Amino acid sequence: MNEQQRSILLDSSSRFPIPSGVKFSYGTSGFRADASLLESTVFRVGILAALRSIHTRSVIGLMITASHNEVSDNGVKVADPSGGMLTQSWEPFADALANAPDSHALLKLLDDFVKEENIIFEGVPTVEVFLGRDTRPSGTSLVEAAKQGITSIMGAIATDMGVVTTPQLHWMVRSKNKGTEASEYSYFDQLLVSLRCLLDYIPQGNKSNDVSDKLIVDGADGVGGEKLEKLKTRLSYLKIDVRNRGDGVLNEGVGADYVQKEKLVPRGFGPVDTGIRCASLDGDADRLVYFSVLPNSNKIDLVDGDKILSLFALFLKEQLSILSGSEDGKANKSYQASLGVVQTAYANGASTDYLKQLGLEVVFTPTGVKYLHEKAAEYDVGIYFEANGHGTVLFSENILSWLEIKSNELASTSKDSEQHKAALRLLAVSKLINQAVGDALSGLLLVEAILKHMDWSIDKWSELYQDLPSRQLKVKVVDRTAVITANAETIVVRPTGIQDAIDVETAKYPQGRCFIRPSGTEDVVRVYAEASTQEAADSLAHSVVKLVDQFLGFK
Ligand SMILES: CC(=O)N[C@H]1[C@@H](OP(=O)(O)O)O[C@H](CO)[C@@H](O)[C@@H]1O
Ligand SMILES: [Mg+2]
Repeated sequence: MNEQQRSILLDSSSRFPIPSGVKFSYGTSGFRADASLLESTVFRVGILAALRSIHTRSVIGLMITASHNEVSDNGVKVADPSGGMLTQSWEPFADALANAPDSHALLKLLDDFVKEENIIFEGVPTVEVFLGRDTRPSGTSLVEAAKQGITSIMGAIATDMGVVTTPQLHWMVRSKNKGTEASEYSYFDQLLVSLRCLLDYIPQGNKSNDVSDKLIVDGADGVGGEKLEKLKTRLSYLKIDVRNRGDGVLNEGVGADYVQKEKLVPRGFGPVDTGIRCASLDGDADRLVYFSVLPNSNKIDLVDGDKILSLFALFLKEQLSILSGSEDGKANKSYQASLGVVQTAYANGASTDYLKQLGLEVVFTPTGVKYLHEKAAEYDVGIYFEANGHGTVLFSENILSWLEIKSNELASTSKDSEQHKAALRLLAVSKLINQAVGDALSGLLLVEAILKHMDWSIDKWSELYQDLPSRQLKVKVVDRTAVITANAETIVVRPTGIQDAIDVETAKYPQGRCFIRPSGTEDVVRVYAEASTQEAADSLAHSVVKLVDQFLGFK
C-alpha cells in the first residue's frame, strides 16, 4: 500500500472507533452482535472484502444479516468468489481486524497481512464487492459503513444489491464470477426454468396426482416472504399463501428456527390450517423446514432439514441408479458417481439410521455450513443439511460435464427413455438448487417438485422414519468460550469433568444421546438431548443444563 492509500485508510477508519469492552469473533456464520455495536466491525469487514477481491481477482460478497437472531441484533459475513463462505484461512485475520484497538493498529495488521498473504495490488482489473442486507432496520446504516470500508481501498467498487436473501447474494457473486448475469430476475429465471424441466419429466402416472398444489409459507417477517411473493407471480403451478411477510416483528414467534426448535405453530397459523402442507423460512431465507399443524393444538408435525435431506437423497439416488443401469439391465460402467451425505451432531439419530439403511455414506462435521459445504464438495453429488433446514446439494464439475455429454448422447440414441429423463432431471436439479449455499426458496421449489414426482403428501414424506424425541435448550453462562469440544462437537474436552458427568446422565436413558457446545451466533451454550420418549429427552436436557451451571456458572 502506498502513502496515499495509507492516509485514506487512517482517515476513514478513525471515523469508526471500536466499542469498548467487546470482543468480536467470526463465528459459525460471520460476526453477530447487537446492531449498535457493529459499525466498526462492518466497516472493517468492508476492507477485508475489498482485499479479498484484490487477492482473488474476483467479485466478493458482503451480506448484512443476523438470520434467525432477534431483530435488534445484526451481523456481517463474506461470500467468496464461488459464492461459498469466506475461506476459513482468512477468519483469524477477520477476528484480528475487528478487534484492532485503533486506526494505527489496524493499518499495521493490514500491512502485515498483505505481506504474509502476498496480496498484489498492481494489475488488478476491477475490485468489486456486492453488498446485500436483510430487512433489519439497522441494515441501512451498516451498509453505509461497509461501503466506506470497501471504498477506503483505492479503486474498489461497492455495488449495492439492496434487500436480498443471503442465498441470493451468494448466488449473484457466483454468477458474476462465472461471467453470467447476476440480477434478481436472472436468479428467479434459473429457478423457474429448472423447476419447469423437473415438472415436465414427472412420470406420466403421477401427473394427475392427489398432491395438493396448496402450500402455506411462513416468511419469518423477513426478506424471504417478500421475495417469495415476487417469485410466486411467475409460478403457475403452485398456490402459495405467504404469511408473516414483514408486518410483524422479525423472528418473533415465527420462522424456521422457532418452528424447528420449539416445534410449535408460528404466529399467523392455527387449527384452520390443519391438513395443509406448510413451510417456514428463517430471517434471511437460507433455512427451510416443513410442518403440518396437528388437529386442535398449537403443536406441529415437524419435517426438518434431516427429512429434506432424506427426500433429496432418495430422489437423487434413484435418478443416478436409473442412469447407471443400461437398457438391458446391466450396469453402465461409464461413470460411477460418488454420492455422499453430510450431517452434524444435531441430526436426529433416526435420520442417520435411515440414510445408512439406504446404503448411503453419511459423514459428520461440526455445526456451520462452512464445514458441511466443504465436506460435501468432496463427492460427485454431495448433499448436506443441518437439522434446522440449512443445506443444499453440490454437483462436481466432473459429473456435470458427464451429464451434459450423456444427455446429448441419449437425446440422439434414446430420446425420452428413462435414462435420458434421469440425466435431464439431474441437470435440472443442479440448476434449481443453489450450489453456492443453502437456499430456502430454491430448496422449497425442489421439495415441491420431488413431492409431485413421488406423488407424496407431506404425511407420506414425514413417515419416511419416526424422529427420536429430542429437546434443545440454550443456557447463558459466564463465559461460553470456556467450552471446548472435539469429535464434530460430540465431546466436551474442557472444562474437564463435565463430559464424564454428561455421560453418567445420558446412560440413564434408553437411546439417550446428549451433547453441549458454545453457540457461534448467540451468547449461549446449546444443549441437545435425544431419548426414546419426549419426557426422557426433556429430563436429560434439563439435567445437563444443571451440569452446565455447576461447571460454567449461569449468567
Ligand atoms: C443448533 C443450530 O441450529 N445452530 C445454528 C446456529 O449456529 P450456532 O453456532 O449453534 O449458534 O446458526 C448457524 C447459522 O445460521 C447455523 O449454521 C447453525 O446450525
Ligand atoms: Mg439464516
